[in-house]
Amino acid sequence: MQQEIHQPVTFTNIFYENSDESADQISSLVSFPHQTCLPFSPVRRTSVSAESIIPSNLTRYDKVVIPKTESQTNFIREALAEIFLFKDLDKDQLHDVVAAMKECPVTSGTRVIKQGDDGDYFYLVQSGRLECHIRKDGHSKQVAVYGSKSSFGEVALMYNSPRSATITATEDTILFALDRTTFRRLLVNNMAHKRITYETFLTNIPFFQSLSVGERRKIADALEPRTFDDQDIVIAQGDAGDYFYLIVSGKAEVTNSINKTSGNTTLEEGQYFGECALIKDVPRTATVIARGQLNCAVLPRQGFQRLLGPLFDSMDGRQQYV
Ligand SMILES: Nc1ncnc2c1ncn2[C@@H]1O[C@@H]2COP(=O)(O)O[C@H]2[C@H]1O
Repeated sequence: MQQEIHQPVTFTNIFYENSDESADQISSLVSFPHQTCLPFSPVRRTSVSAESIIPSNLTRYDKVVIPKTESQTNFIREALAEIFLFKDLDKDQLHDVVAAMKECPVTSGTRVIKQGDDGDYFYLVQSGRLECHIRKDGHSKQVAVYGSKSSFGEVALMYNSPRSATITATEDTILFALDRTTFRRLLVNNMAHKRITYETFLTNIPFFQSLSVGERRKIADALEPRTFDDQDIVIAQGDAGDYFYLIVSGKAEVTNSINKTSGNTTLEEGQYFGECALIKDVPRTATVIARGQLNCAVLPRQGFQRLLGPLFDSMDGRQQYV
């Protein structure tokens, strides 16, 4: 019996394999193929042949909003938090994903996805059981079993490829389905959009201007968004250092309870903090608190050391706060 999986390995592998691709390759992810009707479809669609989403027209779309109960919303939020695919989405984007998900009950025996078809929905399992089979050289092999909080159907939507497997409910099952357009707008374009947004952002910060385009691109790909509300403690003095922070918008106040003579410092858009503990491998040397809503781009410790460590070493500690 296969183990239940929450995140198909396939996407994770493809995502990382593609993580070094050029901007041209990334933008090739954002055109649509033609699509035919499928045996199972939560809201039958006609055609996607006219669809074209590129970063420049991201603002022209109708948001899909499907009413749901509080417990459905909570379930989807909790499930998405465990799925790698959604980890780079900010609060607003996650809100849009949750709003667009549609509940789809299917009876045991329903074929939800057929290998070779075009993709129209991404699925999250609320309850029930499904089996995933891949047919190759005339033989069908079971490769996965999905249960509550599992997800599937992302590959065809991400890469405009045919469905890579057949997925059939083996119990009465409740799914949440996310339509292709919303999926691509929020997830695929997010990859291209994220790179462009962060590359532009980095180019405008003097500190990063000495880097090559390629170096800035690698940093842009590794950055992750983090949003903090007013008064949130972003970094607590004494904690272990895990992230480097760049302020995309908003303000943060740095306080050092040991060295009070240095007073508080307010950091703004384009400034950074959190580098000291990562460079010196020491606990956080100050506390950083959000003043109003604070949007940051963060680099995890490993990425920071690989991509920015040498740069900071050569700067001899120009800005050392936390
Ligand atoms: N080897 C596998 N292990 C787990 N899930 C898979 C495997 N191959 C395909 N899938 C899932 O099955 C889905 C079939 O539709 P997609 O190709 O859109 O996305 C696919 C993945 O979500």
